Amino acid sequence: MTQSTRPYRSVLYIPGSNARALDKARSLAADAIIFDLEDAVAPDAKDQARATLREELDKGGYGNRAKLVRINGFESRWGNADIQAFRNAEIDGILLPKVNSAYDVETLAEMMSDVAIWAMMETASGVLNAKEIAAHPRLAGIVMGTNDLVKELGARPGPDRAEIMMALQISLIAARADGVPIVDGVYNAFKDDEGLRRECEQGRDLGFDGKTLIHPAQIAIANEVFAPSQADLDLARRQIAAFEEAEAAGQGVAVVDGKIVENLHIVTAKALIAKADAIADLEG
Ligand SMILES: CC(C)(COP(=O)(O)OP(=O)(O)OC[C@H]1O[C@@H](n2cnc3c(N)ncnc32)[C@H](O)[C@@H]1OP(=O)(O)O)[C@@H](O)C(=O)NCCC(=O)NCCSC(=O)C[C@H](O)C(=O)O
Ligand SMILES: [Mg+2]
Repeated sequence: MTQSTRPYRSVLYIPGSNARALDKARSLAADAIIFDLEDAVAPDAKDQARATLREELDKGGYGNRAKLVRINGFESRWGNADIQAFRNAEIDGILLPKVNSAYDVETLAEMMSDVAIWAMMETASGVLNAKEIAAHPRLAGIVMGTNDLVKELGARPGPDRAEIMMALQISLIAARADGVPIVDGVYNAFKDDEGLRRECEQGRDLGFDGKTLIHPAQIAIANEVFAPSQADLDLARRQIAAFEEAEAAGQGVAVVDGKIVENLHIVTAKALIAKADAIADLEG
């Protein structure tokens, strides 16, 4: 699976210090896993978590889902040791927290020559520099850190996320401008399925590829909401067929369900079908 077609509907955080959860993750249906050494791990547990995580990754068993390791910032006490520990690990990327500028990405790129770099977008400076961060040649994806964003902005979290909407959209536009995947932030109330579904739908409608999650019970909802529905796929196939017919008749526009279909809609329709195929591939 190439990086560009890989699904990121559900991206589950697992604290590197939680051996039971690290094992459980081998049987979970998340599209990607973030093995966390940063905020989910208490300071006293950092060294043990790093060693446990490296051991579990070496054992393998996580299938072909994407595996990212979120390290501590390199200015922290633990960042350097994290980088040394995962230099040659079987992972798909390193997730750098609290990225403020492309300089942070460049610093990590110089320290780790061969690994894809993902950036947490969760500081005010990071959002203001989103374009240059997304454009860094080693940048492979963006993860929204909505808890830290709310904290940094001094905002009060509301049900429609109006307080961070501009930050979400700036980050999303930057990711799309440079063709890297972008995943929405976590929904903290992990027992509230209805609220999670609402927030997943909001993120999907804004254009995010998926949602980061904190509990296994959240996976099925994210997988469902961020996958193309049967109705979406039926429409896409009808649009493609109608457009091919119109083209054969020398026309550049078709009409489906009373709406015009032009070449740009066909690009979207084909991307949707490719996404469904990639999901089937991953699940198969
Ligand atoms: C939130 C939790 C502390 C709840 O844990 P727990 O009380 O153990 O939940 P359950 O008893 O319901 O768990 C049932 C089983 O599932 C396993 N489990 C739980 N969580 C995970 C997980 N994340 N991954 C894999 N497996 C998990 C339990 O071990 C149970 O297994 P079993 O006993 O075998 O049935 C806990 O879910 C948790 O710690 N979640 C992760 C929290 C986290 O990672 N936080 C940091 C990331 S969020 C963030 O920082 C975002 C960003 O930076 C920002 O700024 O917004
Ligand atoms: Mg954070």
